[in-house]
Amino acid sequence: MMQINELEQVAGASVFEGLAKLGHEQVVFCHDEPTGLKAIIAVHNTVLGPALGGTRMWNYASEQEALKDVLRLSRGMTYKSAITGLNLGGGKAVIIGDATTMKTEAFMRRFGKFVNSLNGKYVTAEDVNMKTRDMELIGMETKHVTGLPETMGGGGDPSPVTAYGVYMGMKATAKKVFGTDSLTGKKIAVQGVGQVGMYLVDHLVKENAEIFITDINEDKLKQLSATTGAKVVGMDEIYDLDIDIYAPCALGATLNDKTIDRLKCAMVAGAANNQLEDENKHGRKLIDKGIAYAPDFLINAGGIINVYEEYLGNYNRQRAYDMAENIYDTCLNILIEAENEGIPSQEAAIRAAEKRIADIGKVKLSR
Ligand SMILES: NC(=O)c1ccc[n+]([C@@H]2O[C@H](COP(=O)([O-])OP(=O)(O)OC[C@H]3O[C@@H](n4cnc5c(N)ncnc54)[C@H](O)[C@@H]3O)[C@@H](O)[C@H]2O)c1
Repeated sequence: MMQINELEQVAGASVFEGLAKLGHEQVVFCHDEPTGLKAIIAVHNTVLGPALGGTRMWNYASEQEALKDVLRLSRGMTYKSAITGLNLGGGKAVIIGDATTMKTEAFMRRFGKFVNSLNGKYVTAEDVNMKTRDMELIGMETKHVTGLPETMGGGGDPSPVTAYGVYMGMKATAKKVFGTDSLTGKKIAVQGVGQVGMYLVDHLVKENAEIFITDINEDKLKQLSATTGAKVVGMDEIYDLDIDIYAPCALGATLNDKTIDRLKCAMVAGAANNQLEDENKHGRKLIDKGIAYAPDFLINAGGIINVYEEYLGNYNRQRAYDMAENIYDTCLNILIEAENEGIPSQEAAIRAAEKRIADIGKVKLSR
């Protein structure tokens, strides 16, 4: 399975440096000539349970870029599950290639066989460019798959639960910043009205917030604006708005040297993964500007909660919502802790996740 030559050729000596730096347990390179499959499965940490995390298919510019992505994303999954109180470790898989032309039944089932070869150490799910149908095909070769359709006992689309968790995190952060968690009258800019952003807007409408939306998809914007009254703004304009809350729900790394100086909001709370381009530097920059930050992996955990429910068996959506509601308390506690210690909230959240892994790791070793 591990293509040693390919590994050396592609990534050179930096592979193990990367693993050591981020603390990965195992990285598996999967290659299958007949189907053209090239995938990397990264198991970051399995102390709390199997490494569960989605498979992303992307036309990466280089194999090095794919490796970097899978290492970073799998580490994020470890922290996300740990801080959410799930008995799951962190993992992720990336498939290199064009999802519109390369996906065939054989391609997906071959990937399923690679997942199966890890005997449940890694459990897969949907991510970018993966659909429930792909999970069904993977499921023909392994039982270590989630994100199956509801008709097959699966949890279906996790986005409504993710949006609910983000909404809970946003309210908790508002409580800390404004002294109330009511979002009524608050000016909130949602960047990206895809699956999660759209459901988030629904919650904000019910609270009578003043909503601003932007997206690259103009049809989506028009439609959502017509049904909700949200005001459409330009993709770059969003960083200069006079608002209370910025909610990144599209891309990562939108909190960076260029944007933070422009932001006029009091807090940031959104669904996107890896919002801080540089966790330490930009976490501190937000503190300096007096902008509160709801840690992304903490408040967007609704998706993994939904998948975890499915993984446990007897999927129940209400239980997933109930668990996502806990994001409110966890987020508020982290923000208070971060302020008391003068550290970025992301750092406090990572520390809490690492502490749970260490504590439960000891319990597991105890007799
Ligand atoms: N879906 C989930 O359950 C889930 C769970 C955890 C985290 N997330 C993260 O939340 C984010 C949104 O997820 P999603 O499932 O809604 O994805 P999606 O693809 O359905 O929506 C993303 C939206 O952002 C828009 N977009 C892309 N580039 C943009 C730009 N430069 N400016 C403005 N809009 C832009 C897209 O057109 C699309 O409408 C992603 O970062 C994802 O990784 C999603």
